[in-house]
Amino acid sequence: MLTNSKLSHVSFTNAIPIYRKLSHANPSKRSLAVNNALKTVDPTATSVGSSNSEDVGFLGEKPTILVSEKLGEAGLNVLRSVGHVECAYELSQEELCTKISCCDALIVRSGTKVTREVFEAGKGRLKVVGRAGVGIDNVDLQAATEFGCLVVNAPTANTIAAAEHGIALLAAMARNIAQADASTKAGKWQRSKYVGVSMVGKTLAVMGFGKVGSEVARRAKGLGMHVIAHDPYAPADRARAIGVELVSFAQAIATADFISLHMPLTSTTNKIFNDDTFAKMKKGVRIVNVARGGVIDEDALVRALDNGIVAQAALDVFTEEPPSKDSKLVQHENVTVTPHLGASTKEAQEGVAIEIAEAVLGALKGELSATAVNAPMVAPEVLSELAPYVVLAEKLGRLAVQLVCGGSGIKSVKVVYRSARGPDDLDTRLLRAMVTKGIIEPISNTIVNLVNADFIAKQRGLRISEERVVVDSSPELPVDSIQVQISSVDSKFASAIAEGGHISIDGKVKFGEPHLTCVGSFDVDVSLQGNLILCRQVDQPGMIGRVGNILGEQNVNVSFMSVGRTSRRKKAIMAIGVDEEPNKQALDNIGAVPAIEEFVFLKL
Ligand SMILES: NC(=O)c1ccc[n+]([C@@H]2O[C@H](COP(=O)([O-])OP(=O)(O)OC[C@H]3O[C@@H](n4cnc5c(N)ncnc54)[C@H](O)[C@@H]3O)[C@@H](O)[C@H]2O)c1
Ligand SMILES: O=C(O)[C@H](O)COP(=O)(O)O
Repeated sequence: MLTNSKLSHVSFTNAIPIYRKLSHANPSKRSLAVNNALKTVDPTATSVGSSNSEDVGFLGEKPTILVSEKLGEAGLNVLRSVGHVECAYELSQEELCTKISCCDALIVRSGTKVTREVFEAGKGRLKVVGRAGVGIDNVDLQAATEFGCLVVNAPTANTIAAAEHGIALLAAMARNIAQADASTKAGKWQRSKYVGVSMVGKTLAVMGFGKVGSEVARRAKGLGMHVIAHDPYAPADRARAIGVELVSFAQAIATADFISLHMPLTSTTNKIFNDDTFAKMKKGVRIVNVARGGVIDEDALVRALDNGIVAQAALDVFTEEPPSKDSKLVQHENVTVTPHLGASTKEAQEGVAIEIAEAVLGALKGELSATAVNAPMVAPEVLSELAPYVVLAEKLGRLAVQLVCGGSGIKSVKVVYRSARGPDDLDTRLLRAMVTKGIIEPISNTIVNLVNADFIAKQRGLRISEERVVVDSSPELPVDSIQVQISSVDSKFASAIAEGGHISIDGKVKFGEPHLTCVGSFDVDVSLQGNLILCRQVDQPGMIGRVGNILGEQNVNVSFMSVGRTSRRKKAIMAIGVDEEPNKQALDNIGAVPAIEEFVFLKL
């Protein structure tokens, strides 16, 4: 008889979120599953505050939220209703790092640099960074992802404000409003000096035809301008719908009388307006920038202003904010400037504050955000139908890794989804992330969630591949079954090795609950709750009773039992679900049953 005397009691870092959705009162599968997907809390982290906030969807301690820049009162009130809110403005980088170690969330605007050091300092505690606005170029997204910290933004509430500011700058520049205002206030009366240019009939090139760009285009059309746009990713029909022609970058800059910038700052757009591109513009072009300063090479713009290629510029944003007092660009007589005011209307700030407060609180409760920047955005209806499969995926990963023999390095994992749906109708990113979480968390002290799953897997040299098999089942169900295979490893339960030589386990969702349905080549059916004992034995009468008695004697409650066999009186696998963890005596006694050839105890 072979007994597995070295039961592997893998050390589990089964982190319990401080902020758990109120699932006990009204169990919501979706909330639980999603909470699991985003679970990032270090159980050893010190909690703060003492008020119980169960009534608003959190269990246990209130979260602490640091707001590092001015945020609308309405949003602060939403945050205060559930958390401890500290508003601390103009913090040095050092002060921010010190404070962040005691915070669960950070809310910033464009003025706070959320660097790698900040994520390092917030490690284990900081779960979400909320950007109260659109641009996330001030947040180190790579570092956020590595630390499993979700970044959310508020992408819609300041669109109109930014578009209005763009149009205001366009008109102010064309009619020299700022310069004439300063001159008149200085006691001068310079009517001929400030003759402007008309906008009607002129060509405006909108660079970046997203939310703000398209609203600027709409308004410019109202001013009688001929509007063209350049955006490599914008759909032409959306542009056509408002009478705008999408053109190439070269065509846009060569034909425009006015250019308005509305693209994000990325590695591709960084200094995209430079000596070369200015040289290709129509002489006397006028440029508005309410996007990001970094898309313009500011020294090149000064040169283009000096040599007359650019007649005027109106800028709300700068590479360094605030720009230095003696900046040649800011001081240039043909340049109109504002201190990053695009989003600064009362209406926009209230809207942004509420939008970000809700997104941050949702993320703290474990919900996926529709405005997640560094995690897949999964539509609510998709989330809701995938919720039970999310639980199944994590449990299968967790089981599969415990079947690996100590010392075998895991390099390759394959997840096979059997589904009646085609690939376009099945978004598996969440499921893959949960399998990864299930595999990595039991063997490391890394907290894995939807944000960092792919990164952590890559970092550990773990290749996770996926395969979809179309089966003839109900397309109503997103997934018929999930199989997790671990290749090129030895198993501490040899029966878990399937024909292909890899560890293989399958599961299904039955009546909303995760079930283990196959181990290696053996069919079983056991609900994945509590813990699991797998035994391989010679198929014969009395085995269920014998093992059941051993467990009963040690007061271990059996929740499920299932036997799968190759054929009568040959090899069989017994899968036993147990509520409690059996003690060593119980496990030794099971191992001592003569017909039992191998067994393993697995924690779910
Ligand atoms: N000044 C302010 O206060 C203020 C306020 C709001 C937004 N913004 C900034 O304005 C910009 C646009 O904001 P949005 O809400 O419209 O964002 P958005 O994501 O809706 O639109 C950006 C558009 O730029 C396009 N784009 C990406 N790369 C491009 C490229 N190389 N060339 C041309 N287009 C490209 C994208 O396809 C997208 O359509 C962002 O940089 C944002 O930070 C500034
Ligand atoms: O990207 C944005 O949303 C704007 O630049 C606004 O930035 P602010 O929140 O710092 O005003």
